[in-house]
Amino acid sequence: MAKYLPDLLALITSVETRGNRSVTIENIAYDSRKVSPNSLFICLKGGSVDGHDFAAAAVEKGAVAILAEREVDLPPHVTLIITANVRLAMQNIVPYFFDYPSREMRMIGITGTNGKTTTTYLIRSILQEAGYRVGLIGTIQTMIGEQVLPVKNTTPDVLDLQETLRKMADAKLDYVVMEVSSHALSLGRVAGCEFDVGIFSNLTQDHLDFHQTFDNYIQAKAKLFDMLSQPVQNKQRKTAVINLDAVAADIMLKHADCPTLTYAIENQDADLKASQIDITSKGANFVILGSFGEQRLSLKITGDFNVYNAMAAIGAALAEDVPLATIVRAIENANSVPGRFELVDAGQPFSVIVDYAHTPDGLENVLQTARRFAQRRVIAVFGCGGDRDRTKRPIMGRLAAKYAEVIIATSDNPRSEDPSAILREIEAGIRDAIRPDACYEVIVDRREAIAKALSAAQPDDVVVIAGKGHETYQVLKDKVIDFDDRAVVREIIREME
Ligand SMILES: CC(=O)N[C@H]1[C@@H](OP(=O)(O)OP(=O)(O)OC[C@H]2O[C@@H](n3ccc(=O)[nH]c3=O)[C@H](O)[C@@H]2O)O[C@H](CO)[C@@H](O)[C@@H]1O[C@H](C)C(=O)N[C@@H](C)C(=O)N[C@H](CCC(=O)O)C(=O)O
Ligand SMILES: Nc1ncnc2c1ncn2[C@@H]1O[C@H](COP(=O)(O)OP(=O)(O)OP(=O)(O)O)[C@@H](O)[C@H]1O
Ligand SMILES: N[C@H](CCC[C@H](N)C(=O)O)C(=O)O
Ligand SMILES: [Mg+2]
Repeated sequence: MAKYLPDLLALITSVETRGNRSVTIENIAYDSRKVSPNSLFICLKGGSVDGHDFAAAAVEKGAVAILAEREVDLPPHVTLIITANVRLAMQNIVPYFFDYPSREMRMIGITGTNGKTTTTYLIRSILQEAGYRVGLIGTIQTMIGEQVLPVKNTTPDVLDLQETLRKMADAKLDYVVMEVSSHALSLGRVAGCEFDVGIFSNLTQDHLDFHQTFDNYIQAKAKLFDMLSQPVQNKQRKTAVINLDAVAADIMLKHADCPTLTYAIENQDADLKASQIDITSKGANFVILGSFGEQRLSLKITGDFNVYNAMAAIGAALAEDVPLATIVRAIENANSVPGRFELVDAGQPFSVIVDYAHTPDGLENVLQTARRFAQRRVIAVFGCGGDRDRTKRPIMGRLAAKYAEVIIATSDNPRSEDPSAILREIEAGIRDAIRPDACYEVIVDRREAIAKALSAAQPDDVVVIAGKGHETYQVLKDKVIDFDDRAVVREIIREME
């Protein structure tokens, strides 16, 4: 993978160098702790610290060149490269450094507020059933074939992403299925990724702390389809798979200058349509209509939202010419994704569902689905993350009050914020919408809140614990503690016996 520094410099504009340019770069790092001998260290200004302050530490670990936006003190043997925009420079050199791995595999990227993780898992199941070797990148984990690696972000930054894609290409994978978050599209984390299929699942409120306006959020998502539309060498056959019922579907279609395949439940103009939907606690049955005619499907995952996710996955697979019979076999066998409408059965006489709903739309979908098959009350336990879009808090409070009989507002990941202050914002929404026959409580400690819900539950109630899904930790102001909603439920039920 080693590259000659002048070849990297040729990809950067407005560059000024000091020191020896004739060096060979064997590795690139933007974290001083990951520098190895003969590395190029990239100084990034972050949210909490400035990478420029770690240049000396990087040199100590063997960096021979530093890419920065300003002067930094360096020993004479180290080359300094100054450019106006380090992030932009990094987006140009990193995919080149790793020899553009995305060109060696077929790449399926999905963007949208909700449903990305679920859909990537469904697509992976279908492609594996079709005999392909598949890599997956997303919120829960990275999978290189069967090898599982931990992750920090839904979509990793450009260096980690290209490094992972290189490993996948070297492992001779046929496909990569990846979540493309709006942060990634705004920050250029997916620079150098050449996609074959782009999917748009939906767009509802989230991340306004980062994007400021809903319109900016839409424009960020649309970048996936701009990328898909760029003519590139190895990718001749491309498809944009778009949910026609979603807000801003028309905008995504405008940005998609390539063949499209649309899906919908409501919009009759879609290429793939679902009808006769029957939702139960155990799954979803429906008929899908397409150019192939009609096909009856029986999913092991439930909720209208999973019918949408299934259609997105089917659309992507059809675009890749997977036979319908293979698609049906795989999708009917697909189990629920960890922490997505996951039923926790510890022998209790009521249902417990752990779900990752952390947006208004996600919460509404999961509570509405629980409401549809609950024989008695719906008990909702949820919170909202700290250091994230504050405006969603009262909205989620109102939605919980709309669908649940018992609401327990509690902490999600408070991060640097005061948990009680977050809960006050949620409570304002609950108070607005609470029905006379419903009740609510605010309990800061999540374990206590779950215990309260479980002890209040009676036979045939449905307890929905939302927000953290697969997460196995809780981020508090000064520490990260082990916390897994599913394990906590099992422990409490055992203690109750
Ligand atoms: C706000 C944000 O996006 N932050 C991302 C950012 O971290 P940061 O800016 O805080 O970095 P920093 O800690 O200040 O460090 C600055 C620089 O100094 C370097 N450094 C730092 C310490 C040291 O000892 N040596 C050193 O060299 C760091 O490596 C970095 O290059 O760069 C990190 C590395 O790429 C990311 O992991 C981190 O994501 C954090 C964890 C995060 O929570 N991001 C969220 C908002 C996010 O990106 N979410 C999206 C969407 C999720 C979804 O809806 O699905 C996602 O894709 O995950
Ligand atoms: N198609 C969908 N439409 C609306 N809500 C959905 C959809 N699919 C899943 N959900 C809800 O959103 C939650 C998150 O689902 P999933 O993890 O698949 O989405 P995601 O887009 O990957 O989320 P993130 O942005 O956090 O990575 C689920 O737990 C469920 O409550
Ligand atoms: N990708 C989302 C996940 C939110 C999960 C929720 N548990 C929280 O911590 O807010 C985010 O980073 O905003
Ligand atoms: Mg996800």
